[in-house]
Amino acid sequence: MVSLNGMPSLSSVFSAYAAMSASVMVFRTMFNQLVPSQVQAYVLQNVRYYFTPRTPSRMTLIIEEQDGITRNDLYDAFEVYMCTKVCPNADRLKISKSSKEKHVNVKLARSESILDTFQGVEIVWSFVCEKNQKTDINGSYSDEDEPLSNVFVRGLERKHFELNFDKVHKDEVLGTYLPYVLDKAQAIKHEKKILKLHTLAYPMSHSGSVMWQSVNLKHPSTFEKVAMEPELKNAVIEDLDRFLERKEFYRKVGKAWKRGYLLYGPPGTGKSSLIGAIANYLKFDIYDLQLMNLGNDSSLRKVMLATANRSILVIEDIDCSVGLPDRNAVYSESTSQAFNTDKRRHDSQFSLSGLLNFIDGLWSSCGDERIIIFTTNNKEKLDPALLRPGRMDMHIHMSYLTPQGFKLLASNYLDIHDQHPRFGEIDELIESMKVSPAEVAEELMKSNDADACLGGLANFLKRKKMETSTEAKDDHQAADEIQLREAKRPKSDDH
Ligand SMILES: Nc1ncnc2c1ncn2[C@@H]1O[C@H](COP(=O)(O)OP(=O)(O)OP(=O)(O)O)[C@@H](O)[C@H]1O
Ligand SMILES: [Mg+2]
Repeated sequence: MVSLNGMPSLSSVFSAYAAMSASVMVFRTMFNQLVPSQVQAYVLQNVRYYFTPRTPSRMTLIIEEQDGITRNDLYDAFEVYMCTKVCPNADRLKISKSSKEKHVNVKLARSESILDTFQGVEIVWSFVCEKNQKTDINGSYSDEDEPLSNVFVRGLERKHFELNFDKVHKDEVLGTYLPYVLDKAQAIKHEKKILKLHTLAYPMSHSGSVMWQSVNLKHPSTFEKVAMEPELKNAVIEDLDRFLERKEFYRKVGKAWKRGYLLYGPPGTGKSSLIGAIANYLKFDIYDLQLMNLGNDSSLRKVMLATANRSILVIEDIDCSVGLPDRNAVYSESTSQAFNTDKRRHDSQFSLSGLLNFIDGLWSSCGDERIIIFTTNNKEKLDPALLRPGRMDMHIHMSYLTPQGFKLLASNYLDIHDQHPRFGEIDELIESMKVSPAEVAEELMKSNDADACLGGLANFLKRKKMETSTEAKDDHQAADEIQLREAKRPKSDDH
């Protein structure tokens, strides 16, 4: 029944309600009779869950500094990651820097919080620092669950981070956000790493053993600054990248995760500079192994065992460092056998194959991400053991300067990035002679005035060219004279 103004009348509303209640009653009775009680309970539970209005609930993850007596890696990673996240409007920050560090460290002060947003999820970080209740000045201790030693190891403060977020994002935070923070922290640590140069420290007495000593490596060389053929430079960078990515591959094929490079070329062509560039690129420490100063295989073993992973072992001037007596050595001998045999044969001198086998053997069992670099000025003098395929993965020829390399030096040293009127003349001279990058670099450092430097360089190159052609003439003349003398010698001299 409808009233005159179009609104339902009160009696019609009552009768509709009565009809609805009756149908609900019928439905209920049928539901109770037909559906088993366990299914009823399940259905009701789910209906209740979906129709109960809920306020968003929060979840908190606690990341403590210590996990028992060991440090919690997650805490350290979070501390590093947080440096990048400190809010611009934070009221209090903790900053620090040690003499070994290049950067200022920024940290949250006690009880400060910041908000991090990751893929739309808001995560509130708080840094909590509590007085450790369990120790007092007299060392009295009340917690029965925890050994006293742990408390002392932790010190008088307990620190932890609290990560607070909406509970619905639990899976994203645990599954995606935490791994992201760990990766990010790893990358930041890698970026901040201070490289070390390890050299051998010589013992004061005969009985003392040789050991590594290290200094911070501040080699300024980078790939951008090393003048070498661009294709070769790219090939080296690609090779290094591939090497780093191939951990699984090396494991799969059962090879030690290492790579060997032989750098060869005349003096001053950038071999040592390239080593610095590789170390800076990979952020690997350098171990400079001076074999001349290692008397026997046991000291070699000792110093090799004391080298760390993710490092570069460098043996400079390999042709001068080791004896080359074992050209016919049997390479199938076991590592130590070969080494010891050679050792006995050539007291206090290392044979190259022995040394290489020894390093191979050692690194196969306990080395990861190792690079070995040999340098030499005389590749032709090297033992075939070193040159045979598969021994050194890449042979890198560092050659005399080219006009292209000169442009790179001019841009590094003089900030000339385009053309210069002197370039044509200098390019021609460089193309017509053998000059090392080191010689040219020295000329480019002689003045702050670029024009003066380039003028000086052109004169230097002309002088050098003249000197070499005079030397060549003299050599020619001397050779002719010897030939003449030989020709004039009486035949009887031959017997
Ligand atoms: N290819 C290069 N690119 C840029 N600078 C170079 C290059 N080669 C040499 N230099 C400059 O010359 C200096 C000496 O070079 P470096 O010590 O790298 O040569 P090297 O090939 O190791 O010589 P050696 O065979 O005598 O050990 C470097 O400090 C650098 O300033
Ligand atoms: Mg060198």
